[in-house]
Amino acid sequence: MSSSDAFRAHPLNLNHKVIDLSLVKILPDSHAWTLEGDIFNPESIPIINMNDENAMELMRFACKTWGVFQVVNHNVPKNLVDEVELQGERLFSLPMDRKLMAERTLNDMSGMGWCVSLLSLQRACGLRASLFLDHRLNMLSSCGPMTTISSARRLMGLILGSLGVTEDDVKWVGSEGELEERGAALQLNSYPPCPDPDRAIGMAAHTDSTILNILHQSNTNGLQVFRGDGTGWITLQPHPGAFVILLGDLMHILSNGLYLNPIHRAIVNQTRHRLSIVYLHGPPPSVKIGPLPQLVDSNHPPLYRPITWNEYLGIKAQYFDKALTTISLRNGFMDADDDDDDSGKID
Ligand SMILES: C=C1C[C@]23C[C@@]1(O)CC[C@H]2[C@@]12CCC[C@@](C)(C(=O)O1)[C@H]2[C@@H]3C(=O)O
Ligand SMILES: O=C(O)CCC(=O)C(=O)O
Ligand SMILES: [Fe+2]
Repeated sequence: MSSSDAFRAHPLNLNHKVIDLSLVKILPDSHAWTLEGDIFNPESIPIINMNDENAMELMRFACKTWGVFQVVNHNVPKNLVDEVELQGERLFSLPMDRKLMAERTLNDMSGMGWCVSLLSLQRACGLRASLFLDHRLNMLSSCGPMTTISSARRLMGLILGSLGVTEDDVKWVGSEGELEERGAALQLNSYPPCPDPDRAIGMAAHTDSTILNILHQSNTNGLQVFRGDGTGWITLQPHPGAFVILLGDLMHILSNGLYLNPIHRAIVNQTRHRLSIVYLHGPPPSVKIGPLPQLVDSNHPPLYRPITWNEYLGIKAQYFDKALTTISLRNGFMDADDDDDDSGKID
């Protein structure tokens, strides 16, 4: 099964309302939202230099404490990011009838989507347009995918190393193959300025189902991460040249609950348009992902049953924030690392 088959097999709710976001002068009721929780702005989410000799230890701390960090010296050339950003701006600013020609459908997940509800029960839509590209992500830039994949692999090597595991222990990490066989996709999100930003959401709170997502935000902030120790929502300030690394549910499973899969969301603002580029890094869709054997022993029994990404996407589409609980091997959801005091798990 290819990644596009897997995405297609578990579509999100596409029953959305298409509106031309460039024409929004008054927030439509279909997009009215109540923003819950206080917002804080500490500087503490780490920025890690991938060439730092201590990068692995810094990542271990960041992954256990936050499940999110930023990286610099990632080897993805600035001109590639600029090019993808430019192409994104160009595509999102096309007239609506042209964009509708590339609308995402149930048969083809690649394409434009508007306000795709993260959960079918959600009462209102996110104020955004998204362009999702499966293995055809090389349509935006011919050299882009391979450069990003090799940086993602380097990052995976460091994160696995931080868990005491090598790439050789996890065969699929290094597997070469066509883009189509990889769990790789790209999503561009375009958030328009909003006349009433306190009553709208760009992308509702969620965790990602991937191994990890690599996110680039233009110089406009909007990404917020939830910290469950009473802190609330934390705004991640864009750092020039950096990528935000968000660990997904599959990394939480691989690490047997040691690494966090942070709840995050994107808010909108009154004056500025915002574009984010998200590279989704999943495993090949048919490979079983379970807690790494090196992290399981009698004191740390496996928390989750092994599952393919394909199967997990189906569970996520149905159960959303309860998806992990449905594959939990424990009654009641417990912290895998209660004996370790620098862990800040939020489940
Ligand atoms: C491969 C996928 C992951 C995703 C669902 C999808 O089929 C395509 C879009 C992805 C996305 C992006 C926004 C947040 C999210 C939770 C969502 O609803 O759609 C993620 C999904 C995910 O990571 O589970
Ligand atoms: O646009 C953002 O900053 C968040 C995007 C995101 O979380 C996603 O695409 O999964
Ligand atoms: Fe996300």
